[in-house]
Formats: sequence, structure tokens, C-alpha cells
Amino acid sequence: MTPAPVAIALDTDDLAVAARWTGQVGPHVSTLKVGLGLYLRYGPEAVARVRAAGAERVFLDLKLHDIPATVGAAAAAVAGLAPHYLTVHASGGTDMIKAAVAAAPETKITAVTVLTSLGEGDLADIGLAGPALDAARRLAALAVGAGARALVCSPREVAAIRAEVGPGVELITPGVRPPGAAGDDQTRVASPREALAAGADLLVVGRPVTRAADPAAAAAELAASLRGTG
Ligand SMILES: O=c1ccn([C@@H]2O[C@H](COP(=O)(O)O)[C@@H](O)[C@H]2O)c(=O)[nH]1
Repeated sequence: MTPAPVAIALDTDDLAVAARWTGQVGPHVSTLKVGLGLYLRYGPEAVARVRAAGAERVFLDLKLHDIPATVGAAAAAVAGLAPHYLTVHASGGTDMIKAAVAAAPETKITAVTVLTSLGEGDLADIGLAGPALDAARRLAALAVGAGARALVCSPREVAAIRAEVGPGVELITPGVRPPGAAGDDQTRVASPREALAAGADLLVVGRPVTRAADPAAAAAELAASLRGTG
């Protein structure tokens, strides 16, 4: 059976746990995501171990954000790990994104528009007052213009962003919560089926699966629900 278009976020500070989760959920999903905590603690070994545990596609979610030269150097430093996706913040600007694209041409440089944890009040606090969608669309257009081949956005914004950037750009949505699941620190959320129906290409799901009593069963249930059989 084709794995579901889901990236499971391996958010743990223990590499053995990340490898165990990979073995449990890997057969059900297309992608495994290594985030900042795991990467900062273990470095390239985190990617190697997750791959050895069965991940075919690795999403390296480092959310780089610095001056172009620094981000270019950082992207070059991880390009040899051959992640399928590498994230940068779109708000780093055109030259920063171009530097990442040039440094890691085989990797999909993936620009994060507006973090799914941020609500309207947070956006006002950081000087982005107005609907999150406005900022997300603006940043999406900028990132694609700079060469990003994938975008991270809220599932609530995915349809409008698709209209903004057209086909051919992969839209990736965290902030996904199965019905009844805790929202945790996420704000702009939707259910897995809503995200897919809105046009997301890949859903990022972490805690609802990794904190389940049986992560393998939770991943299987999520995958089945996306096939319409759950
Ligand atoms: O806007 C963003 C960008 C990235 N993330 C990452 O996705 C996962 C979500 O995990 P959950 O446990 O399902 O909330 C996490 O690794 C974030 O760093 C995001 O949530 N929002």
C-alpha cells in the first residue's frame, strides 16, 4: 500500500526513541521529520540513524534564518546528508532563500511562511498585524520567486496559497490535529482530512502520533483516515 502523504515529526531528545518511532510509523507514512532538538543534539548521526531505521525520505526541519552567507553555508553543510526537504524561514528574504537554494540544489528548499503556532495576537505583537493569511501569501510569493520548491503553511491557508503560487510548488501543512486531539501549542489548525481536501501535498503530524500509547496504530489510523477508510 502506498504510504500516506504524512511526515511524522520525530520531536524527542533521544535518538533511540526517534529510531524506534521511525520503525513503528515508517511503514504507514511517506516521510520522517528530524527537527531542531534532535539535530542539535546528535547532528548528522540523527539523519543517518533515522534513515537506517527505515525512513526513505528525510525532512530536515532546521528553519534556517540568518544573513544569506550564513544560511548558504549552513545549507551547504547539510546538503551532503541528502535530505528531501530543508526548511528556511521565508521572512529571511529573497537573497537568503536564494543562497540556500544555490547551496543545496538536490534538496527541496522549503520556506516556512507563518508558524502555525502564531495567532492573530502574536502576529500583531511582532508587527505583522492583519490576518495571518495576508502575511502567509506575501511570504509564499516571495519564497517561490526566490526558488523555494516547497512551502510550509497552516492548513487553513493552503487553498489561498495554492491560488497564489500555482501548481508545482509542494504545500506542506503542520498544525494538523485529528478530531478530538489536543491542540497543544498549535493555533491555526485543521483536521487531516480538511488539510488534504484544501490541497495540502504533505501533512506534518507529531504529538498526536508520537505521544499515542501505540504510535504504530495511531499512524496506521491516520493513514487509513486519509484514504477514506478510517
Ligand atoms: O509552522 C510550523 C512549522 C513547523 N512546525 C513543526 O511541525 C511539527 C508539528 O508537531 P505537532 O506535534 O504535530 O504539533 C513540529 O515539529 C514543529 O516544529 C510547526 O508545527 N509549525
